[in-house]
Amino acid sequence: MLDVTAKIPLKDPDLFRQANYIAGQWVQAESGKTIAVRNPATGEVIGNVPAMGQAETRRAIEAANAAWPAWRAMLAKDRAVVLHRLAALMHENADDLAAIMTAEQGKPLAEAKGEVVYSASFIEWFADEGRRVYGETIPQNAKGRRIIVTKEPIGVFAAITPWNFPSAMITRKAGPGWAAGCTGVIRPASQTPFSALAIAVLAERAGMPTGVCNVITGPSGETGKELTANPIIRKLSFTGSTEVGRVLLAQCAATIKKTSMELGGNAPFIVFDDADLDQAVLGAMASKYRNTGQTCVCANRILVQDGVYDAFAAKLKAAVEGLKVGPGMEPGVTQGPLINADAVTKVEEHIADALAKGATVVTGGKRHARGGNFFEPTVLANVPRAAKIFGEETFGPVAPLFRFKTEEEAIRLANDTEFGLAAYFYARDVGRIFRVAEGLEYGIVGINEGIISTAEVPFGGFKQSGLGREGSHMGIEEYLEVKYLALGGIGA
Ligand SMILES: NC(=O)c1ccc[n+]([C@@H]2O[C@H](COP(=O)([O-])OP(=O)(O)OC[C@H]3O[C@@H](n4cnc5c(N)ncnc54)[C@H](O)[C@@H]3O)[C@@H](O)[C@H]2O)c1
Ligand SMILES: O=C[C@H](O)CS(=O)(=O)O
Repeated sequence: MLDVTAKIPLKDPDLFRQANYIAGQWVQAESGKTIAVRNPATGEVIGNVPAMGQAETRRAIEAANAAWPAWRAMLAKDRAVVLHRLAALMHENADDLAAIMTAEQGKPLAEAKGEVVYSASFIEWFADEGRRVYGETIPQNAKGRRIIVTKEPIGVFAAITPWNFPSAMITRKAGPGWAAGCTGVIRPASQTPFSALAIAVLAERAGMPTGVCNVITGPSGETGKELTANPIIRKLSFTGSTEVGRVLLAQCAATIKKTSMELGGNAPFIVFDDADLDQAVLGAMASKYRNTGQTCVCANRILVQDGVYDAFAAKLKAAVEGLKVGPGMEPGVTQGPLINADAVTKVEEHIADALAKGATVVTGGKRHARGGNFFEPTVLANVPRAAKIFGEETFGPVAPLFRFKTEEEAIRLANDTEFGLAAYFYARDVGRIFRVAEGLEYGIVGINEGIISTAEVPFGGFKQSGLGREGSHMGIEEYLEVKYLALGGIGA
């Protein structure tokens, strides 16, 4: 065990757990094996987590199943009390939760704190949505009959989450699951397990009954196989790449699980001639460079209309050159490191490919002088449609500018991808705003807005960006079964 106090300054070091939480116990893997977790800013190991296998995953599932009857039998308002206590504890411990997140994920401390608040907002929102799981009555189709529709918790859920938002991607799943009366097993990414384990510590302190929340870490193959094959799991909620989502969907087919898939994106960010350019630059900065470009809804392709192309490029260059790259713990830093060396290589490859096909560097374009996983915030101009960056998610701090002439061309280019998560555009003309909004094949459209995520809205994608919605009143439906009661013998 590493002494965390030497690595991460925490007011409450007990929040940092190098163990898993199963059936209310903090445990190690039967094999004794562990996975080292590194700080992406320094490469140093900040701690180790158990490398659980199939047997321990099964134990976690069985613990959740054992806890289910009592949790579902609780009144929704009593579950809400526990969930609001959890959210309050997240707020009280936000400084520590943010420090843990920055240490394992790399994002600047202020952004990490923002994510903790955002993460708690899903618990708060769904605590109350759980009290509004309404059924319906349907006018009788025959004399003497009544038709009633109710909704029930689906059962035990599994949540498999990525490293880019180590806290919020968990609560966006577990929040509605717990509020609906389900119990679950959470399996966070191996790069960022400590934020998830800290949530389990707080859930325990909030009085969540044993077995309602289980958190396991371990190789994705072994844990994933059990979570997708075990018939006790009735719902899998996954956030991650489209490639892995496809594999998990296939694995879930054997036991016909309900699934939610929050997958990859390739967001277009369109700037029309009539846009407010200063606002468009602010929106592009927020959308593109948040989390160093490692966000599923990050602008991946910036499409700029001919008439404002040069002016927009100049303004964006100036804004990007104002970003400060460095370790997330350092004051004033706005761009942390990429998650690992592979991510840096991918960004480099996308830039090299674009340059080889005729693009030019406006600013940045290479590894940062700080070394390691740091990369210069980059803007590329004159990027051709044939560049890899047009078709693939870069997941890094690169803004490639593409030129277009007409509204039709912009919509066609924007939709020319198998992804359909988020899109953004800046325009003033009302007719254009409606035409473009309706023409975009995306689940989320930011219009004169670069930041679109909040607990109140339905978050999810069209096409190969996923299935289902998280957040809003729709998010809880993913954890419910619908039951129709045909009641006869009434008389009238
Ligand atoms: N749509 C959304 O809401 C959303 C949100 C965040 C991230 N993402 C996407 O996630 C990707 C980046 O995250 P990532 O690199 O962690 O994605 P990833 O698909 O590689 O991994 C996601 C999670 O799945 C696990 N995993 C990988 N293979 C598995 C398997 N065979 N069985 C079970 N689990 C497995 C990983 O360990 C991780 O916990 C990007 O494509 C991004 O767009 C989407
Ligand atoms: O990475 C994608 C996320 O969904 C992050 S956020 O919800 O937009 O903050």
